[in-house]
Amino acid sequence: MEASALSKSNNQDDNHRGASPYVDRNEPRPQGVDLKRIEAAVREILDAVGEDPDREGLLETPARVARMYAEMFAGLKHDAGRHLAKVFTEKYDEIVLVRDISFCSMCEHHLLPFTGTAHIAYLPSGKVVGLSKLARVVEEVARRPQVQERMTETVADLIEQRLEARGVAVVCEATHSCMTMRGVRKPGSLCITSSMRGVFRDDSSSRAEVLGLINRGA
Ligand SMILES: Nc1nc2c(ncn2[C@@H]2O[C@H](COP(=O)(O)OP(=O)(O)OP(=O)(O)O)[C@@H](O)[C@H]2O)c(=O)[nH]1
Ligand SMILES: [Zn+2]
Repeated sequence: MEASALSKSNNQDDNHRGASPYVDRNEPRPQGVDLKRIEAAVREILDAVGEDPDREGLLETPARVARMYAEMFAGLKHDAGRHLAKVFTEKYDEIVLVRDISFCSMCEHHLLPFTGTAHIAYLPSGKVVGLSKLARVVEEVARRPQVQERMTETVADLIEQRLEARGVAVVCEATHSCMTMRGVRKPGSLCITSSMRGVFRDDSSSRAEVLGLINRGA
């Protein structure tokens, strides 16, 4: 997409939605991203590392990188909790777990990706949410610069608050590029974070039950 087309879609959100039946209206859309400033900064970096930003292979690179950042940080200005607004009344009051939700986020220290999977479980209190919405929350929260701990807690907080869940368990497992491709260079290292809320935090047997389900088949 051209830079001008991208900023147009930002400003004309509703028109954009109506334009094509294939547009996913739940997809996080970049808001307020200054593509031209990113382009200028990328040109500067290329120059600073001793490259020639005007050589043929690099001519379009600043614009590509700007679009990439807009996409990777598309969750910044959104309230990811909006995906949990529509709920269904159900008597079901046992664990709901969606495992292996893939995500790609950005480490805020190096601006390199960390990628992995999130597992989300909650104990409903009379209302359940569409399963895909849990994955949409992860997708949107992931698209920000952050640390994995904060991402895990943000997802848990949203589910606890919006669904008034009696318990929430979020476990994320990710590989951090900043640890594998640079610096200490440890390919294969995995970071696991968990956030427990309500019953899963207070009651050890409930926590063991949910962790057993999350780890089953792992
Ligand atoms: N806790 C936490 N640390 C992270 C995350 N992503 C990256 N880091 C770490 O952030 C730290 C930044 O450390 P600094 O010493 O400031 O930066 P650095 O000199 O580039 O560190 P090295 O990666 O050890 O070369 C590193 O230890 C990274 O591994 C994350 O999601 N959570
Ligand atoms: Zn990092």
